[in-house]
Amino acid sequence: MKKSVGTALRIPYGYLPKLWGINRSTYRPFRTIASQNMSGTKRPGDGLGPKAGGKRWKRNKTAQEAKSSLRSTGSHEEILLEDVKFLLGKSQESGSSHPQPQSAVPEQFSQVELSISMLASTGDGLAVSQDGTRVYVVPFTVPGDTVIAKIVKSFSSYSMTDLIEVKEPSNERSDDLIFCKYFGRCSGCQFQMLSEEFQLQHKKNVIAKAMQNFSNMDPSLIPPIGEVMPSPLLRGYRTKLTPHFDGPRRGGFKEGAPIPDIGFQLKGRSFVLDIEDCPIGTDAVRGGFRSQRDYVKDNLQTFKRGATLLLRESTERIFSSAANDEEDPARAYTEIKTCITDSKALVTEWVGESKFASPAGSFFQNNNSILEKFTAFVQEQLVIPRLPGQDPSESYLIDAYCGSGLFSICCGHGFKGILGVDISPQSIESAKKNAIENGIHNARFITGNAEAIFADVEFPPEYTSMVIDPPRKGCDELFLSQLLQLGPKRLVYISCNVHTMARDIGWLVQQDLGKDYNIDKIGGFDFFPQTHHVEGYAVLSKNG
Ligand SMILES: C[S@@+](CC[C@H](N)C(=O)[O-])C[C@H]1O[C@@H](n2cnc3c(N)ncnc32)[C@H](O)[C@@H]1O
Repeated sequence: MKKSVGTALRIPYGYLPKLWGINRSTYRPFRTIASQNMSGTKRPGDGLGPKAGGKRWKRNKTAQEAKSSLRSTGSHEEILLEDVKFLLGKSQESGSSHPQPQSAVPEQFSQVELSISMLASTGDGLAVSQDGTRVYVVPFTVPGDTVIAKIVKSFSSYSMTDLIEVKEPSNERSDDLIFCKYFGRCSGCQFQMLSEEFQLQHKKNVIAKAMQNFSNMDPSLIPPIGEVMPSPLLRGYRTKLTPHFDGPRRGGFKEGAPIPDIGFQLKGRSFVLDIEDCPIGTDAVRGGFRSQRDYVKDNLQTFKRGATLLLRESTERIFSSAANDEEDPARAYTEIKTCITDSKALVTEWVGESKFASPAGSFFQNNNSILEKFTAFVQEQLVIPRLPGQDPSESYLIDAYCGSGLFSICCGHGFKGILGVDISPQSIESAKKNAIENGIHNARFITGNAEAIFADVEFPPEYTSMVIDPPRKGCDELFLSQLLQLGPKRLVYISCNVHTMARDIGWLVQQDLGKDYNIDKIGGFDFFPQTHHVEGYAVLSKNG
């Protein structure tokens, strides 16, 4: 690993307190971590802005869900606490050799020197007090760093801090990799100072810890975690960004009102950091960002309050006369990419040769560069091995949480019947049209809660594969228990929150009283390079 030049790295972290005047008089406290992300409804990268469209699909808890409300939510706080507990346990066993401060609740805004010993699953560095009873959470650090940090807020067993200075960089830190001038302040990316190799290894470890801490499973039933598959693009990959700005509580923006900060959340705070450009966005999205900033500045008085801006890439393929050139289809078209900002306008995305159209405000995976490889992988996992004499064409696919039909369309060729379900009527509308457009004529899509699928499905379970791709909060127990009753032969669970994935897989395995399911594979894809997020998968097969 390359070591950074110089001993004391002061930029950009060293400017934190100066730039924002964060001191006793101007300090706006943290939202507690608990309130930052307890809903579990956000998507990775939501440090970049609230989800466009809000929580339209929120519904009241069913009695079953209420009963199971003690289940883990996979929230940021829960995930951090697992790592805090682990580190405290470990250091009490071994005793720390580092010169750490004592554990008494540290004074707010005091500065401490810390040796970072672990990278949490939340993406923050962790250091432990000398007596092993307090953990310090330091953003933008890596194990092996010696840093000065400023205490911002303390809880019973840990303190949140701001990074002030890296005094001695870790061998794992390569600050020359940092490509964004907002790194160290923006909450969107935390890992720019880490090599891709380190990020992938860390994400694999995050999946392993999630299975260990959140599945409640006998470790012997958990297979070795597979490598996390890299993203072809490490920056310039996000096809959707949602920067935002705050506004006056009432009365709208008056004439001559100052232009608000427009951007993403300042790391560890609840206010917006002004951002002019975001290099993890695609070129089209970055261009859209610049023009939307100008639009807000020129039209501020038309806004009654703050707003979230939607920036979504749309790709049009212009096919040339060589469109039939099967030897090199890539030469047969050119792509025109634009940025759409109206949530109702249709955007087009291509995944390999499959074309998807959906309203800009609806869900679509936002790292297009990895989708062809990823969907090919999912397709392979869905294949049910056949015994000699069995008809391979007798196979069916259930696409739960299907969105606009990504898996039904990219993985659905060869299935005799496909049934998809999603709670969003707009997504279902898109899925129906997209399936036809891509030559899938045997798919049916229904709008409803995921469990609605079980009332409708008539496929023979022994020939049925099911892909399950829920939102961050994972699946309801009602859905999982009906899934067990149906007993499809092959399950492929996909998730942007590996902690709720671990919880749901653990639940399935424990409730599977006939011990019918084996976990074949667990691993991940790096959908979100430079951030601590990882897309996880688990493949399960039914015996017999
Ligand atoms: C992570 S996205 C996956 C979408 C699709 N599989 C894809 O990859 O494009 C999760 C989807 O679940 C849907 N959803 C959220 N809650 C749901 C529920 N209770 N029942 C069914 N669908 C739900 C959302 O509308 C969204 O389309």
